[in-house]
Amino acid sequence: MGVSEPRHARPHRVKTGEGVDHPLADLLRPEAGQSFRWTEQQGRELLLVEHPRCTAVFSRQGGQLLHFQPRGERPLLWCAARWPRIGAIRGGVPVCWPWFGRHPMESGWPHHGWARLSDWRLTGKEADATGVRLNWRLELHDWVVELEAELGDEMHLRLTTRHRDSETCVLSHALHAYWRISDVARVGLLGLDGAEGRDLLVREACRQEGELRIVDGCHRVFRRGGKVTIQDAGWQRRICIDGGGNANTVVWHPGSRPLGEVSWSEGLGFLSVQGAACGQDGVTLVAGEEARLSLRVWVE
Ligand SMILES: O=P(O)(O)OC[C@H]1O[C@H](O)[C@H](O)[C@@H](O)[C@@H]1O
Repeated sequence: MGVSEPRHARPHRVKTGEGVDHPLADLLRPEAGQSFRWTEQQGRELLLVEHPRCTAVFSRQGGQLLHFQPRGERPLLWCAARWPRIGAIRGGVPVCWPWFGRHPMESGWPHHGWARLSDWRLTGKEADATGVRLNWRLELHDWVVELEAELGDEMHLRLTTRHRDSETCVLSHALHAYWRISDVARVGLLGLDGAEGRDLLVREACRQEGELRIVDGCHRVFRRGGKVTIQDAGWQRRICIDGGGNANTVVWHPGSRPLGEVSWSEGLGFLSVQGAACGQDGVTLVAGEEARLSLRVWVE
């Protein structure tokens, strides 16, 4: 449903004291009206979304939302500037599927599953006055995975897994979002007070008391979904993340552990808060059943 974009439109870029807010922002022209355009960057096919209410970028690899920026706001998602030639793009909302983390039996299989390494098919795109809706599909063996994205003033992602086999199957999955923040030392995560889970850094059960602050890394899997808020004192904004009925909320930041191809200062600019069903909350699907994950996000 694209319309042609105005010629000579100037790229839009928000700068901060710490540098550029998002490495893909230069590709977009928010004033271009409603359009969907394909382009290529670092060997990946990207779909650029320009709408009066928001701009966004998807990668065909992974069906991965890499950038989302409601009009008048800073970008909501963080993305690494450099991507490996082959492999997962670090940033945006990678879909971890059909397993989260290490495969439970096959040590040589890729971390976080096949979905973020595979090319997805765009099965629908439409725009109206309030925003855009996109549908991505991945078909692998007996599985059909669909990602529906509604983007406007808010962002809503829904992941649905169906399997066409008559056998029962198990999976774990996550919408592994990387949120763009001013500085990981200046944010707090609200809404987890009393939540129980597992701290994977110390390999112990944990229970959150009050606000969660990140001190040299965090890797906790809480056994609940629902709403959490990233309170960003540096940018004076709150990112509200509603994980609805997701089984788990995962909070991750590598702290001082290096992340391949991500510079130290880049790594300070994100916090990963994910909607997931993993570990002991992995999903067992009987024939005909569906598994779902969702994230609804807005800025306050
Ligand atoms: O480096 P990746 O495979 O993209 O994974 C990034 C991170 O994702 C998750 O949150 C995992 O729980 C972490 O263990 C992992 O380091």
